[in-house]
Amino acid sequence: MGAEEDKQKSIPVLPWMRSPIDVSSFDECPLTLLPCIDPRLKVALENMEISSLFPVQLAVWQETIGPGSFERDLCINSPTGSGKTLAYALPIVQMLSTRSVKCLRALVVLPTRDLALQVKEVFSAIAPAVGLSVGLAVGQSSIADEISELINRPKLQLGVSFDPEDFLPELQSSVDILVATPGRLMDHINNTKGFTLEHLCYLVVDETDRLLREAYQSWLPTVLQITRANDESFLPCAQTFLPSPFSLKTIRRSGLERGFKGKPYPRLVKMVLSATLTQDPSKLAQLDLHHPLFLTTGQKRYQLPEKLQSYKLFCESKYKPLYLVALLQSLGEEKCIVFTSSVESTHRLCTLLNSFDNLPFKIKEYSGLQRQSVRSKTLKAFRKGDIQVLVSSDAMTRGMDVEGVRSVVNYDMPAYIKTYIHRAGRTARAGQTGCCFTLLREDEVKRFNKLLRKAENNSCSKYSLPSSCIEPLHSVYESALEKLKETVEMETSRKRKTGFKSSLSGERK
Ligand SMILES: Nc1ncnc2c1ncn2[C@@H]1O[C@H](COP(=O)(O)OP(=O)(O)OP(=O)(O)O)[C@@H](O)[C@H]1O
Repeated sequence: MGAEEDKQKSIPVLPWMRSPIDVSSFDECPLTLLPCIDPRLKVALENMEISSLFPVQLAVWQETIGPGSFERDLCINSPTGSGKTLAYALPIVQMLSTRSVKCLRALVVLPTRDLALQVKEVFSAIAPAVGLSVGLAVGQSSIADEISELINRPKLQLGVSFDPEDFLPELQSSVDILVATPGRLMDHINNTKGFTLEHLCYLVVDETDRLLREAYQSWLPTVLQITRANDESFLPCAQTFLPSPFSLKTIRRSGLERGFKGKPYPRLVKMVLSATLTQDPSKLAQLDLHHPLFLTTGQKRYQLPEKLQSYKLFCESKYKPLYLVALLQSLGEEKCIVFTSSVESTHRLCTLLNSFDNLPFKIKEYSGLQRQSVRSKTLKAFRKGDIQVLVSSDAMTRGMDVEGVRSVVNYDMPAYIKTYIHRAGRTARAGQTGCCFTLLREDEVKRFNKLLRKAENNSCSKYSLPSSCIEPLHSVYESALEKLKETVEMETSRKRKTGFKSSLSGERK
C-alpha cells in the first residue's frame, strides 16, 4: 500500500473531488431542529440517547432528505468515529418509511461479519419504529436459516401438497434493508430462490477503499448489472399473466435526458464511505457513480479525531514487551487495543503477555488467524468488559466500535498513514477523548514523523515511563520468555500431530 499511496500522489484528483462540501463547516444539530424528520424516528433516536445529529449526519441529511433530495450519489470521507453509520442509515430508513409493499430496497455492504453485525444493530434500532425490517447476510448461521429469515415462503395449506418452485412469484422478501458481506451476498444472488435485487433503490458501500481493494467474487459488477435498465428486456411473458396478486416488477428505463442518457431510471442511489476514502479514479469508476458529490472534513485528505492525543514512546527493541507491560499497567484497567504488524506476531505477543504472572487485566488475541466464531466470542467479551486488553492484527479492526476503549497502542509502528488512522480511530470516537501510543525504536522515529505529517490533527508528544516502572519487570520477563518458549513448543508439536488443522487454522487475513 506504500506504493499505492505514492501512486495516489501522482494521480490527478477527479474534477468533482476538487470542490467538496466541507463537513467541518457544519455544527451538531439538535433533533428538535432537524427538518422533516419522522417523529417516530426522533423517538427511536432519543431511545438510543441521541439528542442531536453529528456534523457528517447533518451534511448527509441535507443532501438526501433536505434540498439535495438524493439527486446525486454521495462519496463521504469522514474521520473514524464521526458517526458515518447513522449518517446513511437515518435517511434511508426515513425514505423507506412510506413504502407500502415490502421488498428489498436497500443494501449495505461491509467487508467483515463483525462490522456487518454492528451496522445491522444501528438499523435495527431505528427501522422497526417505522415498520421496516432489517436482515443480515453474513454467514453467521446456516444458509437455510439465513434464507428463512430473508425470504417469506407461502404457508402450507392443509392437505395441499406444495412445491415452492411452482409458486415462485409468491416468494417475497421478508426484509426491506439488507446488511451483507460480499461472499454471502453472492451466495444469495446465485442460489436463493426468491432473493432479488431488482427493486433495489439504495446501495451503501461502507469501508469503500477496503471493499474496492479486492474483487470479492465480483459482487459489485453483479449488483450493478442487476440494477441496470431492463425496459428492453421487459416483454410480456407467461409469468406476467399468472394469477398472482403479489408479483411485483420494477422496470428501470434508460434515461434520455441530458445527464441521464443511458442511465437507468429509477436509478440506484449510491452512498460510499470511508475514513480514508480512495481518490483513485480507476477504483471509483467501478462504482459507476451518478453526478457524485464529495463530502469531506478539513483541508487534508487524512483526519485524526479531534480529541485524540497521540504519543510516541521510545524503547529498545530487546525490551519492547517490558515497555508495553509497563504502559498497560500505567493505563489501569480501562479497555485497550494493542496492534501488531501481523497475525503471527499478534499470536506471539498475546501468548507472551499471558505468560507474565499477576497482570491485573485479561488479555486476548483477535486476528484473522482465528476462526470467526472465536473472534466473535472474543469481541463480545471485550464489549462486555470481561477482557480489558485485545491484541490485534489490522485486518479485522476497521470500523470496530467498542464503547470505553480509552487507549490504542501501536506495538509495531504502522507502515502507512491509513493504518495509523484506522488503528487510532478505535478510540476517541463520537467526540470522546482517547490516546494512541506508538512504541518506536530509534531508527523508526524519522519515518514515523513523516508518516504523521500526512494527517491533520497530527501533534504527537513524547511519552516517558519512569524506570521505576520498568526495572522490576526484568526478572518477571525472563520467566515469561521461558513460558513462551514452552507454549510455542507445545503448539508446534500439536500442530504437527493434527496436520496443521488446529483451532488456529482458517482464514489468514
Ligand atoms: N448523533 C450521535 N450522537 C451520539 N452518539 C452518536 C451519534 N451518532 C453516532 N454516535 C455514536 O458514535 C460512535 C461512532 O459511530 P460510527 O461507528 O458510525 O462511526 P464511523 O464514522 O462509522 O467510524 P469508523 O470510520 O471507525 O467506522 C458509535 O458508538 C455511535 O453510537
